[in-house]
Amino acid sequence: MSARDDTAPVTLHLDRVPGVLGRIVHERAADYAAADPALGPVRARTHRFETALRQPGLSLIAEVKRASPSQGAIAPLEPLEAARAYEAGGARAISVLTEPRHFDGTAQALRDVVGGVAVPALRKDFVVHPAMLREAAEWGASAALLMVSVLHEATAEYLEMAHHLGLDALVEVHDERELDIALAAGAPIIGVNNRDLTTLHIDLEVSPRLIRRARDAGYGGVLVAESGYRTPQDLASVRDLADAVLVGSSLAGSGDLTRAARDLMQV
Ligand SMILES: O=P(O)(O)OC[C@@H](O)[C@@H](O)c1c[nH]c2ccccc12
Repeated sequence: MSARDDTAPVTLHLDRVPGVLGRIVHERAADYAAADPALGPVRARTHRFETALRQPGLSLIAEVKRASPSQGAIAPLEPLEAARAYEAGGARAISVLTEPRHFDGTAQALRDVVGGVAVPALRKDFVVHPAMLREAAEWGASAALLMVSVLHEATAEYLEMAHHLGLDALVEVHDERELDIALAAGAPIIGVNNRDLTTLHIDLEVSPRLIRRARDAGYGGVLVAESGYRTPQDLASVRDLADAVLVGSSLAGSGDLTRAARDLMQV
């Protein structure tokens, strides 16, 4: 047992979360309302996800994404088959959606991917309860997504919980204010989402802008550019800035995931 298990879980203020994102996080909070927040014993951190992204050159995190609120159905991917295809195409990590209603994700998808590929897996969900992190660890994920737009000032506490469980965390931001929260929380891995999840609007200028801001502030952690990348040209603005890029829809909907991953990264 550690000090964490004696502490009441921090309260989230989900009523402040607007738009599509607000609806999803309320649903997820209801799903986990009765779940046990205890994390259990401390697990050793392997830093597998972080290490994968720190390899030289721009690392690809390829996402198993069957559907999304912006596009509806994308492709009826079989998760393990898709993850293996991404791995063959050079992906250094796999992101697996586990949100069931809007992204057609499942826990089994993540477990299958963890059991069947050599690269680390990220649990991609709307984490609003400690049990979601405990599950991620139990299912074998190497990392979990934490969204500052949802967690706000609780970000540091959720980061600490992820680390307690041996998980790396991808701490996601979309504007300057959120970036400053992630930096203050000491997040070792920060993702900049080009998509505003409250409106679903994509702006590829967001990642380079916030990544520069983080570097200018002396940030030495891992920086990930997320969402909206379809062509090698799209990646030009982050190629020499970001450590990694997170890509879902354009790969998932391509029909040939290995080729699409190679073509996008130009390898
Ligand atoms: O499909 P795209 O545009 O390549 O984006 C992938 C990924 O960045 C996106 O799925 C994502 C980023 N942050 C999220 C938070 C929740 C759900 C999904 C996401």
